[in-house]
Amino acid sequence: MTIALTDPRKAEPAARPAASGRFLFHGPGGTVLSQGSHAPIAPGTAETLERRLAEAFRDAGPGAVAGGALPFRRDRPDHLWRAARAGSRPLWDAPGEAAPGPVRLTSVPAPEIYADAVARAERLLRAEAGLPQGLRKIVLARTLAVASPCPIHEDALLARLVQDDSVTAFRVGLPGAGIGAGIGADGGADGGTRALVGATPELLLDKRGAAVLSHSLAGSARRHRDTERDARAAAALAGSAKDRREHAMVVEYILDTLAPLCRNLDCPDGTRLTATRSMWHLGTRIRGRLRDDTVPAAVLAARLHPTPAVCGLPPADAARQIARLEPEDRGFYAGAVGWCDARGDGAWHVAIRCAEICGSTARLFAGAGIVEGSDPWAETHETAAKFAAMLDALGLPGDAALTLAGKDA
Ligand SMILES: C=C(O[C@@H]1C=C(C(=O)O)C=C[C@H]1O)C(=O)O
Repeated sequence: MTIALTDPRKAEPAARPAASGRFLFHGPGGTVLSQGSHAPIAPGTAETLERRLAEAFRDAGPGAVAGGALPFRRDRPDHLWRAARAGSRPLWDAPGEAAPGPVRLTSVPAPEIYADAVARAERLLRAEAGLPQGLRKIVLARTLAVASPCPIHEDALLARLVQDDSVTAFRVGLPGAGIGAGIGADGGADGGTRALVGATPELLLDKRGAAVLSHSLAGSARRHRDTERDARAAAALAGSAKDRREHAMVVEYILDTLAPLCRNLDCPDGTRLTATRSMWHLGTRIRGRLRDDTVPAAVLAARLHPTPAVCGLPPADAARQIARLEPEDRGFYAGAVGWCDARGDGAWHVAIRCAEICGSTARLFAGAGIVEGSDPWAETHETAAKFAAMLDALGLPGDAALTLAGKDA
């Protein structure tokens, strides 16, 4: 299903070149922009990550920082760089439109096919309910393909994304067509082919010394311009037993995974409503103190990934169902993006509310947690609402995905 959009707000295409650096994060935790000479870290999976990071830092200068992306699938290689230093030069003064129109927007798969996959997942969850190792949750995602007549301007996109100060805006260079193509020794321009750009509200793991923090989200509702309607949506989410169940699975999983690594671990604030500009979520901050504070943040993040916020429970079974029910490969969407320094301190975020940008095309991703009792069209509309932040940042109508998903949204 495709629609063509000509946005009346369309202005001149942004004039400046695309964002430089291999990785960039800007959010409540500060700004980290990779700078200076960059060296690729040999790709691999979580099992070898600690060794590969130690090698990368062995001959590095004092300010070196490693960062990049871990893929959704644990059996796929990561994409990481070691940079000479982290800077904080803001890149978001780029004027102009990120995706000058007219733009074509295609839902892949069509909304009704996604709704059908949700219905199939829900039947499976119902059939397994109560079984000791039965499936309890499956997160299903879909994509929106954006085709613009001009190259998508990443700086202009980031300039819009950073306006929401509740999220961490990010840009991470990805392996392009022909991995390694265009990769020079110096990290000015990025090999140029592909990047993951987004603004995530979800912190997988932050580590400073022995202190760790994870801010997990699950359970969602669309926000509304009308304040009363918005407050009603928030109250309904806070009171929803289905969403609380969906959320509790994520918290339980993170506590279970971190517990053996920590001296103490708790959720001091409990579960609360948390908001981005376009979505309400249930969120829980989990804080702990590590037994071994030398384990790098990236290794801890890889240990946690994929949480039931983006995969399901039990994780391996849910991942198998995702491979069966989703037509598109997730790539680095729903993986993790982040950085860490030579001491292992750093921050890793859940790679959601993002798009893979490649020249004049973008692939936007959004998923929703399916549990027993989930309604297929409600989940389809939830994913449509989750596209709004990226669509808006691209200069497109934020409700375009709701339009594509049908008039009852
Ligand atoms: C999977 C996504 O979001 C995740 C799923 C949520 C849910 O199912 O309620 C909420 C926040 C995220 O953990 C996404 O935005 O693509």
